[in-house]
Amino acid sequence: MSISLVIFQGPSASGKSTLQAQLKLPRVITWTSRAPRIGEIDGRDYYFVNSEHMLFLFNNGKMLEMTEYQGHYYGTSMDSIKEVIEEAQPRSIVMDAKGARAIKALYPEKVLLIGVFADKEQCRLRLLSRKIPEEVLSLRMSTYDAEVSELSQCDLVLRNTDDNYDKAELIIKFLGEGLG
Ligand SMILES: Nc1ncnc2c1ncn2[C@@H]1O[C@H](COP(=O)(O)OP(=O)(O)OP(=O)(O)O)[C@@H](O)[C@H]1O
Ligand SMILES: Nc1nc2c(ncn2[C@@H]2O[C@H](COP(=O)(O)O)[C@@H](O)[C@H]2O)c(=O)[nH]1
Repeated sequence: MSISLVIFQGPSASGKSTLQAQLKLPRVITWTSRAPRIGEIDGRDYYFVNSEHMLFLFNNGKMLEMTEYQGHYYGTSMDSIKEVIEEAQPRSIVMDAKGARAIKALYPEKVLLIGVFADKEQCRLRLLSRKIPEEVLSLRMSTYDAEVSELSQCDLVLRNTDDNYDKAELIIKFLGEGLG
């Protein structure tokens, strides 16, 4: 079996992007209509476009999957995933449970789905340090329980709690050596 795509899913601030970076595989860049956060760069973190553009891509069959998360669209282009599945070089992607399910259903043998877990209070504190408005923080925390229950669809769940980062990182590095 050869894995082409490693997907990270989990609650907001559980550490998906942090662990993805440690995997050191090229990333699939997805699309969003949300505004960039400070430090985020178009084409590196996401392709940042407006809602109309996202809907245009979706309605013209350019998106393999698209989801609405807290008032913004997020989606993965058809071309980016087709390319990955045909390539020898595996890649990684971060997405929500719905998107992960859709891609895994299409390519069950090619996808490794990694769930990332951290305690609710730890996620809340990590979000606080992003200095986002209170209502954005509350919205993100409001889906925490549902997102944790969706971790059951993953092939592997990493405990990325504050006191367990070293082990989570070690497992990711080990996986990266096997895949890269
Ligand atoms: N094990 C850990 N212990 C403490 N802090 C951590 C740990 N893992 C990640 N963090 C920190 O938590 C914050 C959120 O991490 P990250 O952005 O990777 O989460 P995410 O799941 O990708 O979030 P989102 O889905 O909201 O974009 C970052 O500031 C990161 O440095
Ligand atoms: N189904 C998809 N979900 C995606 C995609 N890109 C990102 N995401 C997920 O959205 C939320 C919010 O992301 P954030 O960057 O605003 O914190 C998070 O769960 C991401 O994993 C995608 O293309 N499709």
